[in-house]
Amino acid sequence: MQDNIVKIEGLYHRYSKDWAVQNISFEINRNGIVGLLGSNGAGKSTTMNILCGVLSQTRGRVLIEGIDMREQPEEAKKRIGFLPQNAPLYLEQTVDEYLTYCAHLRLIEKSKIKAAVDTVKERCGVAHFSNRLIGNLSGGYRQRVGIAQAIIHRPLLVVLDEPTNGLDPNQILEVRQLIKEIAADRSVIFSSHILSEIQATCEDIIMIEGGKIVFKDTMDTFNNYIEPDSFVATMENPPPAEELRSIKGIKEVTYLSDKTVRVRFEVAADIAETIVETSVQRKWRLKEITLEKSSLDAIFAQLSNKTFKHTEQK
Ligand SMILES: Nc1ncnc2c1ncn2[C@@H]1O[C@H](COP(=O)(O)OP(=O)(O)OP(=O)(O)O)[C@@H](O)[C@H]1O
Repeated sequence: MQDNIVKIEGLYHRYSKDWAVQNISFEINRNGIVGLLGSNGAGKSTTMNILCGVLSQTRGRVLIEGIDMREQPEEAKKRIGFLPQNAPLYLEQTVDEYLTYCAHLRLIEKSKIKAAVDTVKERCGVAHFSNRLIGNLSGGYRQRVGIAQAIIHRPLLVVLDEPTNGLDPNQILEVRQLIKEIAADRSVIFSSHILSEIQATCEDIIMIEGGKIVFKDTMDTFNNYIEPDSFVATMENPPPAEELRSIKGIKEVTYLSDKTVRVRFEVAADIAETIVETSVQRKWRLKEITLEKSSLDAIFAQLSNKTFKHTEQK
């Protein structure tokens, strides 16, 4: 039987008195992107640092392709590429110098280093900046170099801790695309505190809060499981906010423009149908209505209400 790419069993960690993570267990068995979603302080970096052998857990096991990170750290680490939250870049080195240095650190044979550096530069779209100092690159290109160092030794698992944090919207799209490309032939774990970021990038999701896993499944299951609690509607002839607010089940009404409104409602309310019917009766001339999923806090509350049954069944 083939080993899992990653198997984490009953991971606990405390820095001092309090547990930073508790009873974290999951497996990854295929290529593609797994999103690790959680708010600030949820335990994402702690989990990733332990997974990559940068931090030693208080309790539990990390196996990479069946190799125990504690017992054989060198062998396990060969299989992992890591881009921590603060990318380990040397700003005073050129892209070539830095990636060559990383190739040495990764114990790539001397005769193969140049080819390895050229390959990752091409793959990550930084070849035209080979001789540029990293300190003179934009945030998006620095992240590309960070990703290049993480894949230079062709690991089967790449761990990226909030790789799109601090980037502008265009850079985010480009880095997301790059991550999708590198996940075609390996497994990637990608953390973020932004739900839309995980939804746009990942096939599977692990949600962590207060150091514990509160959900793990495919992104599709997550999207079906979490019920919408707001919608954005565009109307030719929209009513005043008070009129919408008076409809049973509606909690909050915010006009985004003259004709477009965001409405938050009670999850149980069958609100979309009510709005469509009322719009016809009152001639609001509804053009478009899009249901939205909640903020991370609201999702966490929804999951708490469901007493994490889903996770427990897994
Ligand atoms: N070096 C440390 N010493 C003590 N406590 C720490 C340390 N690093 C993290 N913690 C605590 O452990 C918990 C988990 O932190 P962690 O950094 O893993 O969360 P995170 O989900 O990655 O959050 P962020 O996105 O803000 O980095 C938090 O309560 C945090 O304050």
